[in-house]
Amino acid sequence: MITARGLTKRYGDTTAVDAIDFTVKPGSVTGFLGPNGAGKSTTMRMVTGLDHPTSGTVTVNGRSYRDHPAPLHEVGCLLEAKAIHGGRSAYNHLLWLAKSNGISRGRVDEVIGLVGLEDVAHKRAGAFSLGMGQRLGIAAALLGDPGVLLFDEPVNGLDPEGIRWIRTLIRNLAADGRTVFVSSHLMSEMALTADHLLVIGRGKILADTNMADFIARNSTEHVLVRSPHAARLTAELRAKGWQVEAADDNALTVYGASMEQIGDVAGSHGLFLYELRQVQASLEEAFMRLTADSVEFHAGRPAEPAPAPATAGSPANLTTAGV
Ligand SMILES: Nc1ncnc2c1ncn2[C@@H]1O[C@H](COP(=O)(O)OP(=O)(O)OP(=O)(O)O)[C@@H](O)[C@H]1O
Repeated sequence: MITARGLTKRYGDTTAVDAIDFTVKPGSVTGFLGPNGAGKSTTMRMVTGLDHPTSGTVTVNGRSYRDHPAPLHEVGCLLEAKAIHGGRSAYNHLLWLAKSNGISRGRVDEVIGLVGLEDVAHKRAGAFSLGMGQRLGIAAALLGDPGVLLFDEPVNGLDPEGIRWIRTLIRNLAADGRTVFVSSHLMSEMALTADHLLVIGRGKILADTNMADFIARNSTEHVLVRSPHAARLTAELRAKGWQVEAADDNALTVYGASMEQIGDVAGSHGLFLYELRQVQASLEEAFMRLTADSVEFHAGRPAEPAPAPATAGSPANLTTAGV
């Protein structure tokens, strides 16, 4: 279990992490999301004792990282891939870590097997590919068989096989009852990996909720309709008070109405439909809506259809912090 209370980190005038409270529980994967510069890495560094909070506390199983007599048995972390001595072999790197933490040589062989590095264990780690470097970093994190694991951007730069391997490993670690805290910018990956989400923006917690609730609360579901009578159908749907946007190929995006309601309107005016489909919101869409005000830099982007206007109580207005 990881517990933060009033956790704050300032660098000069910059408040990287601003008095946040959260708990990361065992038995599930908690995804840590936020735009660039939101404070994710700073938070993770404070959890693992690499940075001191300016104020507040963060503990792992009730104690701060530095107060654990054998921290590798408590917390494993993959914070920066390839932060190792490049001239050493993978085996010697792990053996050195094991020896300095009272861990047996047998466990080194075990973790090398777990991450699939047997064939290259005696090669120079400096010559490792990104994927092999990630596997070595994970082997080091698992060395002390810790109950709490932190992964900062674990799939960055990996190929699909490597991504799938890490996803399965992370899910299995949580299924074993461990506390697993993972940051990633890859929304599609996070949607497949995390059960719970912690979203941070400009150093503050914007949401602390399970995946399904997060998507439901922070996105607008809509219906896609395609009809050869798109213009007439648009007029009839708008007359009902629903918002309609035209898309390509006689397609319309309709907000505020169900598929049945749209089908009924079309039928009652004798308008043919070629397609009628509920569009599920994605984690990416939900994340973009929630963090729109928190991003540091906005790049110029191609014109997109405007999102549905936010009305009182609409999902765009909801903040799920503390749920
Ligand atoms: N050592 C440091 N000195 C000064 N400012 C820092 C330092 N580390 C982080 N910051 C600032 O603190 C803020 C949070 O940075 P942090 O790296 O924690 O964000 P992040 O969410 O991990 O971002 P990214 O997704 O880009 O990695 C940023 O404004 C960053 O510039």
